[in-house]
Formats: sequence, structure tokens, C-alpha cells
Amino acid sequence: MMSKFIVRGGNKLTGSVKVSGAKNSVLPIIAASLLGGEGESVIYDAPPLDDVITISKVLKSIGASITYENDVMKVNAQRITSCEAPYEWVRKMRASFLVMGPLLARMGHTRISLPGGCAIGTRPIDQHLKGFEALGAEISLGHGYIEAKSNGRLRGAKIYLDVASVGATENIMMAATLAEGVTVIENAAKEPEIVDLANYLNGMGAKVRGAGTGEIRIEGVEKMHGVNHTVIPDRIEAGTYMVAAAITGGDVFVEGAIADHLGPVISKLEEMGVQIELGENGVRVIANHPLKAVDIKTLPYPGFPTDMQSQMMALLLKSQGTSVVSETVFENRFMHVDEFQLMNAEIKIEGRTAIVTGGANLTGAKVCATDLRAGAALILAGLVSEGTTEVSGVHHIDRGYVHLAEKLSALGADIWRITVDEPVLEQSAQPAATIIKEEVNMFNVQPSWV
Ligand SMILES: CC(=O)N[C@H]1[C@@H](OP(=O)(O)OP(=O)(O)OC[C@H]2O[C@@H](n3ccc(=O)[nH]c3=O)[C@H](O)[C@@H]2O)O[C@H](CO)[C@@H](O)[C@@H]1O
Ligand SMILES: C=C(OP(=O)(O)O)C(=O)O
Repeated sequence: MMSKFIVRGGNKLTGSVKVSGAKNSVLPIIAASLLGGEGESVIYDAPPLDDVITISKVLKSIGASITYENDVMKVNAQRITSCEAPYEWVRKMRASFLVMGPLLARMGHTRISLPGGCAIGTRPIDQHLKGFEALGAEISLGHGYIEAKSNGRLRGAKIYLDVASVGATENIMMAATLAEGVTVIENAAKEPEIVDLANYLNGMGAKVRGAGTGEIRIEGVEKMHGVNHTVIPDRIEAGTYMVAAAITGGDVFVEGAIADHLGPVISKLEEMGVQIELGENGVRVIANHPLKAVDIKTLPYPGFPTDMQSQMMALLLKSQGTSVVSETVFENRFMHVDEFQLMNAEIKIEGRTAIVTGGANLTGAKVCATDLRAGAALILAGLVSEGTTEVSGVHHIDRGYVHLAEKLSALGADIWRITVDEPVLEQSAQPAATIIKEEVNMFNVQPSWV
């Protein structure tokens, strides 16, 4: 059985949509819970995403006990029975690799399946390993696994990252919390999710300073404990709904969106002529077409996020003029271009640059989500395409969007989700509400482990 999203284009989106907790915060935060030798952590606004379920299963397999209901996850990691994250989990989700730092710090030993590449790039882990080695760990590789061992406690060190990697900054920061002495990470990533993780770690008793700047200083402590923490709102999910409003010429309040985290996305939308109003608890997006073409260059935070590149490209297809989109973070993040072309888009790729011709008359087609954000972008394009778009590869989208069809249809979009054996473009005349109801029920199920 396979799920698909069916989208019929043409509706303006209006109303209010609530942003869920951030995927890229909650994953390292759940991994960091392994550092709590005492007590229990309660994580609020933990979004019911496939990735969240996957990392919870990794922690469970390591011995932590977890309950998860109504977006509240409780993690008790007092007892750890294994130091290993096997292939079956890491293959499903690269972020499983984030348990390496906490396990190494807490147990002095860990064995994790190599994450390998994925659709958007090769995604090496050399900076994570360089950091662990600097902290005194011995690293060995074999049979598709990485093993890290330390002789006693890790020791604080100065680590310069060759690239400001989000994952490496998080993994090293977590490993350093229980090390002896002071660790300084230079050229650290500055994403809001790093700050959220640092706040969580400090609540657990760690001493992390400077998160959100290029230099993070961690003074090691002897033990840490569980804490209550609320995850920040997902800036990429928020940005996706902002683009949904803009592309349909709509008027949408994105509740929970933090404007400070969305600086470059807001700036680019404004450059295009979209009206943005900053409210106390969110951002209102009002768009009247035509919109102007703009150039985009992805960069580490506070630059334009690579995770918004494909959604923005969908919008540029509907703008007036030609745009140049440069992807500098991942070497292969233009997989959505082939799919856009099936929808009548005109885009030319030259190396890591895409030249996008605006004013496209997009037409609905059967397309495939090659990764999470490519999937979101295809749905956005479907909202303004003539006829019906059928998006497969939904498992990618489920990694990062909570109740996507439900949230968009509440704004007036004609979108629903189906589960099928075979392609079903012909069935798209079925009443959306009935199918959405079935799907939402299926999708609302959250495990409650004891
Ligand atoms: C779960 C999570 O938070 N995922 C986000 C995180 O991924 P992730 O943490 O994997 O991304 P990184 O910041 O590590 O990757 C950025 C760049 O650094 C390179 N690199 C990374 C590590 C390393 O050891 N060596 C190396 O060369 C990567 O190949 C890539 O070109 O940040 C990315 C960049 O904002 C986002 O797209 C992902 O959504
Ligand atoms: C690339 C992404 O995530 P991950 O690092 O989890 O693959 C993303 O969220 O767009």
C-alpha cells in the first residue's frame, strides 16, 4: 500500500494555520535526553512526525523508557542497556547519528551504523568524528559501522569546524557536556535549533555558553538530569505555509512563526512584493499577484535556508521574470527540478545554479517527492496548477510535516491524501472530505509506550 497526495489547483488560501514543534530541534533534543543519568525529561510540542517516532525507537532500543502522547514525550534514560544504533534506524533517518555524542559521553563507548549519502548529497560526517577524536575518543570503522571509545571521561578541547555543520556542532556539543574541562567549538553552526538544544542541555545541568554565535564554550559537568522543555516552532514548516499563502495570492496568518528565525525568507518574500505583517504570535502573509522574480542563494544560518530552496523555487515559477537559485549547502539539491518540468516548468540547471523562468502555466501531473522539501514544493506547485497533481513518495513528506493535507485544506486548498495499490489520478473526483477524514484518523495515531 502506498500513500499519495492529490492536489487540485486554483484555490486562494485564507485563514490561520498553526506551526508544529521543529523537527530539527526535537531530534537532537530527544538524543540529548540520553545524557540524563537522573530523573525524567518531559518534552512539549514534540511533533508527531515519522522522524520523531524513529529516533524514539532508537532510544528505546538503547534502553531508555519513553511515553509519547498528545505531542508530549517523556524520556527516562537513567538505565542504558546498549550503546548501539543499528543500520535499520540510521538508514531510515540520518539524524539517528545524533545519539553518538550523548552515548559516547555517558557510556564511553558507542557503535553506530554509517549514515551514508541521501538524495540531496553525500553528507559526510568527518567533522563529527574530528570533534570526537579531539575530545579523546578513539574511532574505528568497519562493516558499515563506526565505533567510538574513550578511556575514561572525554577531555575538553578546542575544535575548529571546517564547515559550520549543524549536526557536527550538536553532536560535539552534546559529547562535551560531560567531558572533563572546557571545550570550545569554533566556526560552530548558528541555527536557532542549536540554541534550543543548548537551552535544553543547560536545563539538564550542562554549562553551554555562546550557542547561536560562531563560538560555543562548554564547561564539562559530572552529571546531568531530566528537565521539562518546550520545543521551538518549526521555521521551515512556517516558511512553507508562508509560501503557500504567497503562491496562491492568499492571506494567511502563520501562528507560532518566529519572525527572527525567518529573516531571509521574509526578506525575499517582501522583495517579491508579498506583504508581511509581524504579529505577537505569528506572521501574516498577504499576496497580490503578479510577484517579482528574485535571486536566491542558500547559506548556513542566518543565510537563506537550504530547506526552503525548493518551496521558494515553486513560488519563483509563478513570479514575473527570471530568477537565479544557487544551492551552496548541498551538492545535489535540485532533484525537484525534473518533477517541476513534468508540470510544465522551464528551469535550466548549470552546476549548482538553477535558472528559473517565471510566469509558468503549471499543469497538474503525476510527480514524485524525491526528498522531504522537494515533496512540499511539488504540493505548493500543485496548489496553482491547472488540473490535478498526484504526489507520490509521501514517506519523505511524513518525515517533516504534521497533518499537511489537513492544515492546507483548512486554509481552503483542495488537497487530500489517499492510500492506494495503484496510481489513482482518475479517482481524484472523489469527495475530498471523506478521504481526508480517513487519513487524518490514521495519521493521528501516536504510540504510547510504557
Ligand atoms: C536533522 C537536521 O537538523 N537536519 C538539518 C541539518 O542537517 P545536517 O546537520 O546533516 O547538515 P550539516 O549542517 O551537517 O551539513 C551542511 C554541509 O556540511 C557538510 N558536512 C557536514 C558534516 C560533516 O561532517 N562534514 C561535511 O562536509 C554537508 O555535506 C553539507 O554540505 O542541517 C541542514 C543544513 O541546514 C538542513 O538541511 C537539515 O534539515
Ligand atoms: C534535509 C532535511 O532533513 P534531514 O537532515 O533530517 O534529512 C530537511 O529537513 O529538509
